[in-house]
Amino acid sequence: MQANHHGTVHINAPDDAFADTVLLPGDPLRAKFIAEHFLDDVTVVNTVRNMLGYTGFFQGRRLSVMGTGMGIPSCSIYAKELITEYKVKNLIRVGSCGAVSKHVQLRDIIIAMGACTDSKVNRMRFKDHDFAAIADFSLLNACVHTASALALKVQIGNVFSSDLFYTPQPEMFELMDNMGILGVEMEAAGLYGVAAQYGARALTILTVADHITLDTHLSSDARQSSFEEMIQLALLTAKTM
Ligand SMILES: O=P(O)(O)O[C@H]1O[C@H](CO)[C@@H](O)[C@H]1O
Ligand SMILES: O=c1cc[nH]c(=O)[nH]1
Repeated sequence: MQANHHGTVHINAPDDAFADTVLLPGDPLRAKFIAEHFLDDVTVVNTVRNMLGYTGFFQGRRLSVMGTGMGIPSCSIYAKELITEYKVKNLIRVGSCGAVSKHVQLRDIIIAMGACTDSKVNRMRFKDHDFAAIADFSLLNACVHTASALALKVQIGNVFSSDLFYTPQPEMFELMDNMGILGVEMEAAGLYGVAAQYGARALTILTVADHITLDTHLSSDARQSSFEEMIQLALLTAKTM
């Protein structure tokens, strides 16, 4: 029997193509890397716009991984469709970020308990009031315990999701540092807003790929190996859900 195949404008997959838990890197090639290196029995479930999506098995647990593209608008489209059309329950972003504090270093793994933003999306969905964009506690808790079991050092706290990678307000970086922001990226606050609006659990895990105030960045080899630690952490967290 053929699976139902409604698809959406952005995801051309049968209704049951995705697992209940999806890892979401910004880069679709990172999704391909995760599928090829960490999952077994993999099926390609999305190729629309080259926003590659895969479903397979990690240590016997069915999981999916799909790129989101860069920025809150792109990520929000995929997160919304995964939740409402594909009944995805757990969305775990695995991204890269910049650091602004001297207490955060290249390769550090950050778990985004909350996400500030200069984007208006959560105000649009919350009658212009301030919505506290927070991670789902059960995912956060599972991730922290998993990191501890792996003896992996993680930093847990607030991040900042910016709309402009090339910001016209560089003076914000010092303020972010003073306010305890651990990392700067471009999706978490939007992902948390989508999850709240449509009733799913979301978490963002980040690897520090560049240090904005120290003007340093990871080499491509170091970037790859540190991402692999974050991916292990995300997959083992997903397995517990
Ligand atoms: O590495 P990803 O997951 O794409 O995350 C970060 O990298 C992109 C900017 O270079 C933005 O999407 C930002 O959030
Ligand atoms: O959004 C991002 C991602 C990595 N580094 C940054 O400075 N910003």
